[in-house]
Amino acid sequence: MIKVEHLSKQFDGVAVLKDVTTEIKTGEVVSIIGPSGTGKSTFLRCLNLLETPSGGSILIDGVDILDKKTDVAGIRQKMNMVFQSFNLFSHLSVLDNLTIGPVRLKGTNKAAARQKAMDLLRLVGLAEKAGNFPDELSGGQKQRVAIARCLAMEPQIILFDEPTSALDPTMVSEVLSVIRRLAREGMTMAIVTHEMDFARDVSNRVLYMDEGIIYEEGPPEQIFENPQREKTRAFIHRIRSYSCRIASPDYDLYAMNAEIEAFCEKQILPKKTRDSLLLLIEELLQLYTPYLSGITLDLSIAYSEKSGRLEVVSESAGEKINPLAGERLADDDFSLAIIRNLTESMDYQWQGGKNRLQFALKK
Ligand SMILES: Nc1ncnc2c1ncn2[C@@H]1O[C@H](COP(=O)(O)OP(=O)(O)OP(=O)(O)O)[C@@H](O)[C@H]1O
Repeated sequence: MIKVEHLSKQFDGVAVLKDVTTEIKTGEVVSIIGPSGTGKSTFLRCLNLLETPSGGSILIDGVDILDKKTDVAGIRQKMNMVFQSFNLFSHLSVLDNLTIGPVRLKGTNKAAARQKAMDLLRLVGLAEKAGNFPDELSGGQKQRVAIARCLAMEPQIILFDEPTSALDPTMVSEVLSVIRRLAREGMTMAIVTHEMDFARDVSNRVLYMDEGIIYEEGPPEQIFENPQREKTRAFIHRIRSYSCRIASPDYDLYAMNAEIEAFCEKQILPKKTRDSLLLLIEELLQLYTPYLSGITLDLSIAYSEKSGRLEVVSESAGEKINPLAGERLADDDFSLAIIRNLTESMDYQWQGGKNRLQFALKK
């Protein structure tokens, strides 16, 4: 139905969409997820020409809508959009909000438009509010009216731009339930959302966007349970990380510890976890002491908000060194015993010319 090829968009010379290629088929529900500011809304707004793309093509049923002769109003009817901020006409009643489009833009007669509007208000559970004005409704009710108004134009696809972001948490589920119902009824939809559980169970396909490209796409089981690429994994598992480089034996241990403490505080980690982490790093560096004059050590800490897992990874290039098993290690090394006690797993690998040691802290 929609084929997007090499789509790009720049604002004042800054590339927000770099090279987006994808397809949305009839009946599909596609969720678009990713970190803030990566171009998700811009992508959606380009699809129905609220933004003019800088390059690439958008084909709808084989017709290139970037062609100058395109009927833009017609495109927006076909691909109607539901906005974060509802965009209802505040001076019109709920019913009139639903009929104005079909009457003015599609030439539907008033009685038929009212009939249809009432059916749609029933569908979203708001027939009772037909005579009210938008200001008399809650946020969740306004958004359900906005969805009904969108449906009144009989679009072939609905584009949802963060439909629940402006709502109180208590009102999110009433809006998501309506969207779920539309999905069950076979409506084609593209949904930019930060509601991960919703994206997982409503979509046929998920696009993970990062820095202006579709970094990974796949069925929800892949993206949410088994993401294939690193940034997707970090996003899905809400991994927060800290890293530093130790380039000589005279590194500033106090500054590094202070940064690690600040990182732990930001992640609201319990004091016990923070102390274990600091001890693990201290003992690890103790094992590395004999080597530090000849190597550069990259140390990183990754904390998954979702699973609560805390990992420490150290990497060094150059000669093959495993301080957990090196010749310079005494059999009963005290540091190694402490590290074993603090961790639930430790693993050494020699990968691409690099030594990589990975530890998972006990919970
Ligand atoms: N009209 C505009 N003029 C200039 N810059 C813009 C415009 N619209 C968006 N941007 C910039 O483009 C970038 C991407 O914005 P966009 O809203 O598409 O991101 P997003 O992934 O939807 O983010 P969020 O999840 O926070 O809504 C941002 O840096 C934003 O400031």
